[in-house]
Amino acid sequence: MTVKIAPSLLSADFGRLREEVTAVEAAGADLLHLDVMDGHFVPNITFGPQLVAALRPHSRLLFDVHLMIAAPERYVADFIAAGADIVTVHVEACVHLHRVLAQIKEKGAACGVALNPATPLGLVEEVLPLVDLVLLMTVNPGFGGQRFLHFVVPKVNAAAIFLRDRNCQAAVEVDGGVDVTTAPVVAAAGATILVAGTAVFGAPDRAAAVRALREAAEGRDFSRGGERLGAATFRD
Ligand SMILES: O=C(CO)[C@H](O)[C@H](O)COP(=O)(O)O
Ligand SMILES: [Co+2]
Repeated sequence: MTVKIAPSLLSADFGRLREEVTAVEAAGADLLHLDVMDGHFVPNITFGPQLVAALRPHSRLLFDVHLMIAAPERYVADFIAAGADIVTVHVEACVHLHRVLAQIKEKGAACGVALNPATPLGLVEEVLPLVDLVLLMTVNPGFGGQRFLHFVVPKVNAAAIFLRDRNCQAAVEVDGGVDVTTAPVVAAAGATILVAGTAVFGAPDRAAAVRALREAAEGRDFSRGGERLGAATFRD
C-alpha cells in the first residue's frame, strides 16, 4: 500500500477555492481533505455542506471530510448529499460512536473515526475493525500551521499494527504538521494517508510540494515490512 497525499483546504486561499482545488488535483494529490469546524468542538469556524456541494462538480478527487463538530450525527447526511466520499467524526464528539459510523455507512459514504492527540487508541478499539479510516491528529484540532506532536507517533504505529494483525484494510490517516521532515516518520510508523495543509498550499509550486511529500514518505512505507518502532524514533 503506497502512501496517499491529502492536501487540506484549510490552508488554501479561501478567495480562490475552485482554482486551489484544481491546482492540487493537477499537482497529483490523491484526496482532498476538507476541515469542517463549528466553533464549539474546536475554537474555529470554517464551512458547511454548501461549500462541499459547490466544489464537488469541479473535482474528481475523493472528498475526505473531517468533521470537527459537536454531535456530528446532525449533519452527516447533509455532507454525504453534498458529495463527501469519506466522512470522519471525532470519538470525543460522539456519545454513540457506533451509531454515527453506521449512519455514515448507511448513507453510502466511507466512515472514519478521528482521535485528538491526547485520546488513547483503546477508546476506539471496538470499532477499528468496522471503519474505513482512522485519523490520528498530530496537532490539537482547530488550526493549520501548528507544530507536529511527536508523542502521537507510537499511537500511529499501534493503530497500524492493530489493523495489520487483524487483517483489516482501514487506512491510517495522520493530520497536522505533516511536512517533508515528519512524513517519513509517520510513514514508517504505518500511516497510509498524509494530510498536509501548509506543506502543500503554503508552497508556491503545489506539484513539487506533493511530489516532495510522496518522495519523503517513500521507502519508509510501513507495508514494506515495518515493525514496531523503537522509542528513539519518536524523540523530537
Ligand atoms: O484538521 C486540521 C486542523 O484541525 C487540518 O487538517 C490540519 O491542521 C492540516 O494543516 P497543517 O498541515 O498546516 O497542519
Ligand atoms: Co483535518
